[in-house]
Amino acid sequence: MTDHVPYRAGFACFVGRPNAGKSTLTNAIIGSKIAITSNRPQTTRHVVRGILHRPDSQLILVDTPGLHKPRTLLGQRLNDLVRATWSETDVVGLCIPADEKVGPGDRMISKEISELKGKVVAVVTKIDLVSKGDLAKQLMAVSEMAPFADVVPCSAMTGENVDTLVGVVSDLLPESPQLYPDHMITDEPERVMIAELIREAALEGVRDELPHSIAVVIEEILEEESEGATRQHIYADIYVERPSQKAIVIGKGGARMKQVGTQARREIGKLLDSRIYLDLHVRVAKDWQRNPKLLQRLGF
Ligand SMILES: Nc1nc2c(ncn2[C@@H]2O[C@H](COP(=O)(O)OP(=O)(O)OP(=O)(O)O)[C@@H](O)[C@H]2O)c(=O)[nH]1
Repeated sequence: MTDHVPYRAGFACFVGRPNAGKSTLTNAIIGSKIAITSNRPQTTRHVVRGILHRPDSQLILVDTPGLHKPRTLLGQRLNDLVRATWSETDVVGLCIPADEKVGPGDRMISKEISELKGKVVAVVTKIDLVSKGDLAKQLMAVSEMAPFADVVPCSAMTGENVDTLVGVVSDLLPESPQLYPDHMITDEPERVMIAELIREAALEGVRDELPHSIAVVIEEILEEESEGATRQHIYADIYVERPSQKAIVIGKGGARMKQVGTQARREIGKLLDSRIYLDLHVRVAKDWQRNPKLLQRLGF
């Protein structure tokens, strides 16, 4: 008899305190811009799945926002969403940055995930930022936190050891038939990805003024023929909470809005591999973060 390698498939997610590098790592693994990264905490709102196909496994990555102290209804819903995602995954990667001391936040998350059915791998992220000596110390400190299935250091920025991490996580997935068709890299509706690209463009440069007050809704996407080529005509609304925020987003004489449109169009064009015509409107929805009806309408 020949050695038979069982096919494995399942769900994995990266958790960890804000800014630990979860989104960047997810992107590095899937190799496409599916989640939003920023150097400010808590920008990942939607649960985005990326699917990594390998000859003997299929790894489905779920990207979650970080848990945080809920101050609004949106905050509470996000935390519920995070816990629901954690409880559905086969492997949870607890991300701990190499350049920051293990702290109470990491221990709190570690304790919470140790109660789930999924296996837990500690991922020491951003190893490009520290010396070998400091990395060794961090690996020791992390290993002492909990009995992890494995502890893997890597850098999503340089790609160092990311393949090893994928191998470790894939080997911990349950034996299972393929769960998604070949070639599919995400089952997130395109609309959500497009909305995120617009939101990211709208936040560019004004995150300090409007950290969590922007939401984007895609109203319509039409495929049009123009000069012999097809293009996607996208109608989207950018929601802010107050008229003063609307002024910030639009900028003097519409200058910022122009930049937002240009950046978003470029990114969406790459995503859809198509010519894009973008119709953006900025609307004020008062206190949308506290209004259940509006939250539902905005997709939360
Ligand atoms: N040098 C270095 N920086 C990294 C690496 N991974 C992520 N970063 C940076 O760390 C910051 C946070 O990364 P994210 O991937 O957005 O972190 P996150 O954990 O998803 O953050 P939240 O969405 O806030 O929970 C960004 O500025 C990244 O560019 C890495 O491997 N090396």
